[in-house]
Amino acid sequence: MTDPVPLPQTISGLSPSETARVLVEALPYIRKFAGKTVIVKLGGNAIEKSVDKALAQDVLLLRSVGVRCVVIHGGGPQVDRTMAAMGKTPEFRDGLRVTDAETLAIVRMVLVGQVNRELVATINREALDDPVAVGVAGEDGGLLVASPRDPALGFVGDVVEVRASVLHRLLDEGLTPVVSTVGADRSGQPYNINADEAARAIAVAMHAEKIVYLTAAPGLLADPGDPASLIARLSSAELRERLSHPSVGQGMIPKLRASADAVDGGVPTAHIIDGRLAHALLIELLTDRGIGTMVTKDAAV
Ligand SMILES: Nc1ncnc2c1ncn2[C@@H]1O[C@H](COP(=O)(O)OP(=O)(O)O)[C@@H](O)[C@H]1O
Ligand SMILES: CC(=O)N[C@@H](CCC(=O)OP(=O)(O)O)C(=O)O
Repeated sequence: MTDPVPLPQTISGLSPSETARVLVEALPYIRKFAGKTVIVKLGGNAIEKSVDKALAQDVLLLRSVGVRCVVIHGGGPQVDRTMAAMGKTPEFRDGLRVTDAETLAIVRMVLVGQVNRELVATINREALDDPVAVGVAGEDGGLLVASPRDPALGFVGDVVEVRASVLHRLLDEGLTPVVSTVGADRSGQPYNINADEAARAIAVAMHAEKIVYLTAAPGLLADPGDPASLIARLSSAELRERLSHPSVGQGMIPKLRASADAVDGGVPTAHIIDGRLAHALLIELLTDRGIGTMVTKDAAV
């Protein structure tokens, strides 16, 4: 009798039995999330610092096990750079960009024309012969209906309606929507919408199982200078209390408020995780190792 072919000793640094354990560990999570909607919001900073290819692979893997993933992206730093190149100085109030007509044109050009295109292309490159990613702007199909927030902010919009069927129909066809958050009012006037808020509105309207914010930090830190001070879990009420805490800086505020609003709006959990970490999304969804900050309706027991 000939000896069996020897198994390789390691696969990607794991032994065959460890690799099998990781796959088996994923099974209950795959069962839990198959057929459910998961909203993935990519912050502009995370996009610049993350491993794009790994993220595209995560989204495609989740899709292939039946998770209905919707990708929503920001692009604040990318807009800032284009404004600077055009000689305009970005101005923010409470974390929102003051958006005059010229700024609105730049936001639309950068978010819809550049950031969205690049994400769609990255996912479709990884998808090989099944290019499933489809770019959608909030203006398309009436997806994000907006109304002006405050005259002092110009063309900044609040989401007043989400036409969730636009996204459900794409998902039903096996496609993966990649959404940029320029919406429009009922007359067709475009508005610049904060991407954290838009993701929250979409998650609530789609009855999502989870919303995951991928950002350029390990999660919510009690001390922003100390990565070890991660707050792993808190309730939406505890999160709201933290909003005015001096340790919470500008970029985090819309994300925290949107996470609390999503959970209070019926999304079971919101997560703020490190988008710079390769495969952060898969680790969060399909393994026993929760990462980052998890927000739930009730306090941790
Ligand atoms: N308490 C805090 N914990 C973690 N990060 C914080 C905190 N306060 C401020 N930040 C900063 O907020 C940033 C997230 O905001 P921002 O970059 O605008 O988000 P995004 O581009 O993902 O929407 C983090 O990268 C971090 O530098
Ligand atoms: C009104 C408003 O502020 N809109 C944001 C939209 C992009 C965004 O939210 O990008 P991040 O997720 O990278 O922050 C902006 O113009 O920067």
